[in-house]
Amino acid sequence: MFNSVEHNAPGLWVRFPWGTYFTQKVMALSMASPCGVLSDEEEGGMAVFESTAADIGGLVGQRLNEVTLPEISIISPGLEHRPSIREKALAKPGVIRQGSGGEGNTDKVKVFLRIRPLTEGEKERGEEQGCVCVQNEESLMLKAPKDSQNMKSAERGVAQSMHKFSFSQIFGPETKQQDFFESTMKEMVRDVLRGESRLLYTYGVTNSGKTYTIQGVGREAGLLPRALVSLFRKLQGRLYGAMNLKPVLHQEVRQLDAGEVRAEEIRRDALLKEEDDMTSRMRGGTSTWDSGIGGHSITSHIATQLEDSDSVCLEPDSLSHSGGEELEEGVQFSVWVSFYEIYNEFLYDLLEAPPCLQPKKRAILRLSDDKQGNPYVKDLTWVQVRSAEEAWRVLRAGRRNQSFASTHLNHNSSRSHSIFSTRILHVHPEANQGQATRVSELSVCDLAGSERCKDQRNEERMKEANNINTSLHTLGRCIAALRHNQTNKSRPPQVVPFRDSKLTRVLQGFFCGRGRSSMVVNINPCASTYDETLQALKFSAIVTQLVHGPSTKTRVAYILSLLREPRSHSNDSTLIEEDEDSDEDGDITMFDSDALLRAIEVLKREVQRQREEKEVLEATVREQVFSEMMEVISGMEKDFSQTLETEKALMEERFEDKINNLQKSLKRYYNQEIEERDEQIEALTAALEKKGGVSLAEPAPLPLFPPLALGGEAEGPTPRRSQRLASTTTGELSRVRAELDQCRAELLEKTQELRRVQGQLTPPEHSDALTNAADRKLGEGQRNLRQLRLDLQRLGLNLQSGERACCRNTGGERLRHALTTADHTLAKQDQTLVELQNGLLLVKADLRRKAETLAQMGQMPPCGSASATPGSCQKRGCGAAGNAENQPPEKRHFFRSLFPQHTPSRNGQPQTTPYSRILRSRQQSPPPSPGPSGRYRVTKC
Ligand SMILES: Nc1ncnc2c1ncn2[C@@H]1O[C@H](COP(=O)(O)OP(=O)(O)OP(=O)(O)O)[C@@H](O)[C@H]1O
Repeated sequence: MFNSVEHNAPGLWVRFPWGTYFTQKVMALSMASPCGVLSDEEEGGMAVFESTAADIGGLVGQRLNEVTLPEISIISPGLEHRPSIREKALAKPGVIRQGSGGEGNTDKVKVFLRIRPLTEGEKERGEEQGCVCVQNEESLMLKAPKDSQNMKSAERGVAQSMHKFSFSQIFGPETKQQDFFESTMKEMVRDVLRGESRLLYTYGVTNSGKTYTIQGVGREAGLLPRALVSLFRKLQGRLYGAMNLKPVLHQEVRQLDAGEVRAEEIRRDALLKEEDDMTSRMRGGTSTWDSGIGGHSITSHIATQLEDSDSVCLEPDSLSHSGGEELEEGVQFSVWVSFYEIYNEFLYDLLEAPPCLQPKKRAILRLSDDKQGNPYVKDLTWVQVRSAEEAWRVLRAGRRNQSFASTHLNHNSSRSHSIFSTRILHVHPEANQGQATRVSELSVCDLAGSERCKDQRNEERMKEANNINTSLHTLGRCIAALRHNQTNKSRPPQVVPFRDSKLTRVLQGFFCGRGRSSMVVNINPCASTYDETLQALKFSAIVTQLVHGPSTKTRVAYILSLLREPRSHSNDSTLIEEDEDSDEDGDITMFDSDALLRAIEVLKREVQRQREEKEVLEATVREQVFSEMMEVISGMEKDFSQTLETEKALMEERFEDKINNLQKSLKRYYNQEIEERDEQIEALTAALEKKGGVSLAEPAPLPLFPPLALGGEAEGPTPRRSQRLASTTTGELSRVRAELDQCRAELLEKTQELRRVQGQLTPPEHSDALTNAADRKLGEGQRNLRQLRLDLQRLGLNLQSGERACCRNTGGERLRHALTTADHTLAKQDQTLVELQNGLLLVKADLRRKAETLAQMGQMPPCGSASATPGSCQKRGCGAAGNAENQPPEKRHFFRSLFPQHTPSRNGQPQTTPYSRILRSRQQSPPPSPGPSGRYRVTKC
């Protein structure tokens, strides 16, 4: 809940109990409702700022989110303001802060509510009407119908569905026009005749009965005709008949010469005559003429209006006759009327309009200020009227020019704010040439109805609705600012935005103490317009909290006090006493010119004093604001630099981490690469050693890259990069770069070497052919040997059998034959052996040759050291005898068995194979002489 809304374009300073915030949202929100008050949702979210009842007031101080919305929003005047003495003393002309004091409730702005009955059309439509409940003469309860926006908001928990409002007086649908007049305007007429100025304005949603209330229909004359009749009845016999005094400017009177008087008479007669003619001519017709604004044409539905207005009349004794007993003695009254409208923020004189049948652009009137800064409508037509009837005819003439149009809600809707003013000149006829001592005014303003722009289907209607809503919104802002100034007296007064719209500017005087205002709020009971009605009532609730501005009399009393005690201005308390005792009925015109000049001097000094006071105050405030701002700025600066430092450290740490991670990954990657290369080199070295039979006892290859000092290895906290960078010298960088280059060169060299070694390891093509031939021959030799072994075994068997036969002395011839056969066989075998031996020699020679070739190849630098020895071909086992252990065991055994005399057994004993035994036996016996066939002879045992 917030206490107040201050206007300060383009946003608003919203004062909450817990602080003051500048917001544009509130402005936007308040713009959303044409009357300038908050909508239900805003109300739910921000509470109802016009609420003053205790149950809502009790919530002040709680935060919004802690607030549980009461079931009913109670909105009532509730502002029992009785100005303090100090406030009274401080009341200066032009500053609206308080009422005139001492009059209690009479100081409050009167707000009347009128509820119209349902029209025939609405009854036919079956309009729901249970949402408006009059509780008593002053209280009204609104209950949101189920289809309304308000009910939807209430269901969402952001607004109340029931609202209670209080008014000065509530008038139900059955209220008669006469009763309404008696309760509202009758007193105003009396005040005007006493010399006061009064304003009555109607406010409400479109089609709520505003025009009906002011002008009336048929026999039901509205407030204005009744007021005119009442006025002239009171003035009976007291009218100032001459036309030589005319109201001008804000509330000045100008004396006209004879020519001007004649011109005024002609104008008035022409107007009245034209009106009479038009009434007869236009009865039943319609007329169209250019509005003068961008060529838009306005259609006036005059027919209905004229028919009705023509027949508007008062019942014979509807107004009680009151004589002139209340009027000032010896004063006569001259009555002048004007009628103008504010249409789309332009002012048009409704009495200066051209004849309806001659379309012509209407002249736009300008608003000006007089010397005192009071606004007035320049060049406005004022017509002197001598009776209520004449006034009514002038009003009718003006209504022809008024902007009406048919809308979806009202077939004859006012599209402008119209203001009918009656100025009464209080004339002292016995004075020289007649002198108007005072001018009072009664203004009746029929405001156009607020309406939803989106409901308008016509572009022109949309524009009108927009302008109507804007001006009504400005009126709402002015009222809210006035209320703020009245309720927050300890704070500096807000500027009331009267200048923001034409409407508020022309009505300004009535809100600033140069008169009083009363408001009539019109509503219709239809549920279909509930949401708009609620907004209108919320606006009216603010107005009910207003008190009237200081009256003219108070200002006179203030001046009088200054004159009586010129030096008392420096002491407020003295002034207050004077004010309390002063005669409020004092009239400044009682003073002679000397006294007035003195008063002016005093006022000048007072103005000067106040100006100086304000300047000092301004300087102090500026100084305070400056020092506070400097404090705030230095605090912000400090905070900012701290934040900056923290951010910097944070960023550096983050990037340090990133760099470290990167370094680690790089290091891991290069170490892996180095290890792989080293492994490759080792494998190649081992292969070379294996090939060459020489150990390449080289030192372990150095890693291609020296240990990568890329950071991240150091234990403990490392200084920040920025610090390291600061300490890093250019020399270190170049050293690291040189090391890197060296590593690269080494890597290149090693790679080339590897390639070379790989090339060498590939055996030459011709060595393959030699090896293959040797293998083939070896295979042949082995096959022969196997055959030989078989033959020998068979021979041995034969020999054994021969021996056995010899032992048994069985057939010498047969034995001899066997021996001969054996000799042949042995000879053959010897020959085979010789051949085999030759073959082996050839193979050996071949192998040696191969070994030499390999040795030659192995001598190639740089690896042509030990690995290039002939031993490099030992794989085949065909070379050196000293390397016999490399031979397969069965082969060695075979050679030993072949050459027993050269291959003694390990224990020195000759081995006893069948063949050796045979040889031995033959060596012991004389060798048989070869026979004629060259065969050995076999000796007898
Ligand atoms: N108290 C009432 N008794 C009977 N009929 C009424 C009463 N008030 C209004 N009406 C009727 O309601 C209708 C609308 O009234 P009116 O034109 O005065 O509304 P309005 O508020 O001036 O609308 P707008 O703002 O659009 O000009 C008219 O037909 C009028 O006769």
